[in-house]
Amino acid sequence: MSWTVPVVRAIQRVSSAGANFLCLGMVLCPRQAALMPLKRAWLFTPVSKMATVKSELIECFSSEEPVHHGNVSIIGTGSVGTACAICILLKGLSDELALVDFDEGKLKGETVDLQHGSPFMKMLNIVCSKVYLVTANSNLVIITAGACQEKGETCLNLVQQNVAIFKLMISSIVQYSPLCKLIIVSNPVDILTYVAWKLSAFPRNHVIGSGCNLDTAHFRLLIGQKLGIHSKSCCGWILGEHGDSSVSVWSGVNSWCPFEGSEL
Ligand SMILES: NC(=O)C1=CN([C@@H]2O[C@H](COP(=O)(O)OP(=O)(O)OC[C@H]3O[C@@H](n4cnc5c(N)ncnc54)[C@H](O)[C@@H]3O)[C@@H](O)[C@H]2O)C=CC1
Ligand SMILES: CC(=O)C(=O)O
Repeated sequence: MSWTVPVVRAIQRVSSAGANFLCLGMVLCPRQAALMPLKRAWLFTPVSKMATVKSELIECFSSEEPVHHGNVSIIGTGSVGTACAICILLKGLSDELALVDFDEGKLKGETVDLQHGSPFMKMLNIVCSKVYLVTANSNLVIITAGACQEKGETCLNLVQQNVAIFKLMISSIVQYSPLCKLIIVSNPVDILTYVAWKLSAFPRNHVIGSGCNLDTAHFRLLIGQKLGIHSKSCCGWILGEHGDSSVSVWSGVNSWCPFEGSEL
């Protein structure tokens, strides 16, 4: 029963954070209704032999050596958050993935979809809640929550709405994972990265914005399409603030042919 591992892991994360587990809003499992609110007695009941065997069977038993990366949380399970989750799961970049969104229906739907992809994933410990407690002891928190641009709107139009969201979000993240690193994706990303740094009071190398990485990827793809080669063989950068004012650095564009080992 695949729900047992996420539930047990969530409890471990939560109890090692010294948090009150009774506050946990939602950890997805078929027995959710029966488990919530969880009784403390349940947490400390010795696990039966049968349960141990079961949880061992739930562990991945493929021949690949597991690589332990720590816990990752994603805030916002919209298009971007879900895409991040899929990449993390496919690459096995986390021991456990926690998802948070204030829209419980969406959160639950996306989590169940991800869990059902578990036969193709390297890791299946996915927990979710609209309460930040579920993110306790994260090593990395990726923030993709917030409003997005409507047609005709610029990134900068989102600033007020998303700063208001960040004020609540960052304090909750810091409360449960005071040593984590943050990756900010929500727009306007460069402003919100600065806001997150200020609100969290984290060291500056703990708060990373996605900046112009996406723009750079678009740029490399388009150059590759023009030249008829793979975008991995094309170097080039988009610099500046992510959004309408970013700049393509044409003087730095070159392409590299990995087979010939030379510049084209
Ligand atoms: N930096 C970059 O390169 C890019 C940034 N973005 C930005 O990423 C953000 C997300 O984009 P999408 O996933 O496409 O949007 P989306 O609308 O699909 O998802 C946003 C999610 O955030 C959730 N949310 C909103 N307020 C919340 C709150 N206070 N607490 C918890 N969850 C909350 C919503 O319920 C929704 O599920 C936007 O700000 C967008 O502009 C999008 C694409 C690229
Ligand atoms: C929305 C946004 O930031 C982008 O697609 O680049």
